[in-house]
Amino acid sequence: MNTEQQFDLSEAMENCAKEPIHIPGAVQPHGALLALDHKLKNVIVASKSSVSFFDCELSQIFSQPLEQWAPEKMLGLLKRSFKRLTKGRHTDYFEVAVPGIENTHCFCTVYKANNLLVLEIEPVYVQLAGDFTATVRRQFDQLTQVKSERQTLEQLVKSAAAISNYDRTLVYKFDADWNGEVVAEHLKESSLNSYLGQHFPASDIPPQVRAMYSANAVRKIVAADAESSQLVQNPNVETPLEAIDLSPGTLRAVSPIHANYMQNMGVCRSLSVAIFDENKLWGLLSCHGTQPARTTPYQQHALHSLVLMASQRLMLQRQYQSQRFFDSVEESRKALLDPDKEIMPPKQLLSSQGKQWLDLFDVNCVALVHGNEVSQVGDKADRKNIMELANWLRKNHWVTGLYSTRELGASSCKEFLKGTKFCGMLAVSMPYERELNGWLILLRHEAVEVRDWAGRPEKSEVQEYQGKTVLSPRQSFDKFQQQIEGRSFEWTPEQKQAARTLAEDLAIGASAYQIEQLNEQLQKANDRLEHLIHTDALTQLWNRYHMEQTLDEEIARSERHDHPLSVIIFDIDNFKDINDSYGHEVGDDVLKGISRALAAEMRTSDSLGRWGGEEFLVIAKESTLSDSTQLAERLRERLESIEFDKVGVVTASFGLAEFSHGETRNDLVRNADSALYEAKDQGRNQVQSAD
Ligand SMILES: Nc1nc2c(ncn2[C@@H]2O[C@H](COP(=O)(O)OP(=O)(O)OP(=O)(O)O)[C@@H](O)[C@H]2O)c(=O)[nH]1
Repeated sequence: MNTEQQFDLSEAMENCAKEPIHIPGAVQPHGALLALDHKLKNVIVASKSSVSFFDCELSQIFSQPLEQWAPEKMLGLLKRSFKRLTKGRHTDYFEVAVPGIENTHCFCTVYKANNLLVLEIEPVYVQLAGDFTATVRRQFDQLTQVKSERQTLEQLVKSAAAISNYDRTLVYKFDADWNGEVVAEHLKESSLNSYLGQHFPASDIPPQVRAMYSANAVRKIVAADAESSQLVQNPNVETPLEAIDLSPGTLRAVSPIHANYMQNMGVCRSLSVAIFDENKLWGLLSCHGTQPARTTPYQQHALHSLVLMASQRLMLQRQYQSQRFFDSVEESRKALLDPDKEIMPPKQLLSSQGKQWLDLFDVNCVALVHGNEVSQVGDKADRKNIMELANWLRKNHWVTGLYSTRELGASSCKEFLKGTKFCGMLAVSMPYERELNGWLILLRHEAVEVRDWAGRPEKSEVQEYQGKTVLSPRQSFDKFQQQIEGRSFEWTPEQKQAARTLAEDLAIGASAYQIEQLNEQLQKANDRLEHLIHTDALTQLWNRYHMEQTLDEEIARSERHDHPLSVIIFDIDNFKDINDSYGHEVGDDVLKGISRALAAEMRTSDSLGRWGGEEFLVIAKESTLSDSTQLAERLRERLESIEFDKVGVVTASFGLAEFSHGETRNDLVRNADSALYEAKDQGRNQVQSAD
């Protein structure tokens, strides 16, 4: 397509979108329209077709008050409808006989527009089958039986065919770009063209047509080839009136472009009913007639009710489906933060649940970025690329905390996963501070989509219409296949919401783990501090501070329970000589060696500590003087038995004292100290007791 053609096409699309289809200034000729003043006296606008409905000339319609040429019954019903509309009704309906139409009554639709009361009159003609109500009832019942979305749509087209006299009934579903896909179809005869599975470009139903369905969910075209009946303004009303907005009614004239489109499709009459999901246009029930016939307003209203019911059921089924999805998400959440399980690091959290998420979200890889850590489940991507992607996400999408694309190759982060199979990404941030970058990233492979188009989508042509360039209705509805590559499946709102929830849970889990880690570190630091406070750094025996505390406790216990308690103080003999001869380091080694050897000799209930320098203290709990003498002797002998490297045998002198009531710690230690001096005095390497 060259630039000029491109320009023509965009101009045509713009013009089509602007076509004022709600004010065509004409009605379909099978009906008549009257627009009345609010006193219901004078006709301000009338369709030319009104003449045949009331058996009088337009001049009479315009010049004489309504009551002079309209049936009295119609006037009464009009007044009642007017009251209802004043009370807030959007449209009202009644049935009445009119003089110009014989052998049938007319179905009237009443609404307000342009400050006028608009009356649309349609002859019913067709005699409804006697069992019409029963048929409608049966179809409604069948619609309540179906379980899935597919079944509902299939039943809808079947029921629509049973209630009406159309040859082809189909459901047309819009995609995100307003292209339509025929998702269900019923053909009265197999010889008819089938459109099932085919796609129609968005330009087939331009924006203002879609908007019209919000104003009026039903659109009936009785005969595409019939010439419209023009609306005429009462010549006695001098000020020119604005064109009447015919959106709420059923008689709105057919745009010639659309009539042409229908003819190209082989359709001479149609009825479309909008299907809404909440307030969003979801699709259309579209009924086509290939032969002229009349569809009564009753059938039309029954079809509308049928669609309303099907829409409710579709919404309900979608709700059930999303409920089932969220139930599975909930189960996964419970497992993720199970209070009975131990707290797991982020990596383990992902490996515990990630496999389920692959299925649940229909993805090929789940990646978790937690600071500088990357964990992945499924078809793993390069760690470095994921890290770079997370940094890009932090820079560009931290504020919203969510980024999704079904076409990575066309996204602004395409470079990070280039050359991989991934085409779709849903990333949600973990609610941490920005510094600790956290993202849950779901990745999908490509899902090549094969679309059958009813005619080539890009082959839109233009034509001149009323001095403007407009889209030319397509001549061809031949099947054309298009392959859409480089895309994954679309991310649903439910998946986005669930991913956010799971990312929050992961953040909670990861924080709990961090807190636990910190607590453990704190506990270790505390233990270490406690150890340092009570331990002698060189010998790793209890230090003097600890020994004093223990001795105080034991003295108190001894006082209370009258248990015996003894202490032993021993001091290495001639230790200065060792230091002097071999150096301080060798002296230190001797002190360490002695400590290790003698600590091994102690009962667990006894405490051995370094009292200072080369002096040691033993607290012998529940020991009399004779018990502790034996212990001291054993220690002395053990020491004497050790051959230290370089230094050889080292001895010590021992002083003992037993606690007596009323004594203090100082008294007890002093007594033992005296005995130690005695031992030194007596020639060292011996045990002496205080008297
Ligand atoms: N290597 C080393 N030496 C220490 C330490 N604490 C005290 N000393 C030394 O121990 C020696 C004690 O000497 P003195 O009090 O004269 O006693 P002694 O030589 O053992 O003689 P007696 O106790 O009378 O048998 C001193 O030289 C101190 O410097 C220590 O932690 N490491």
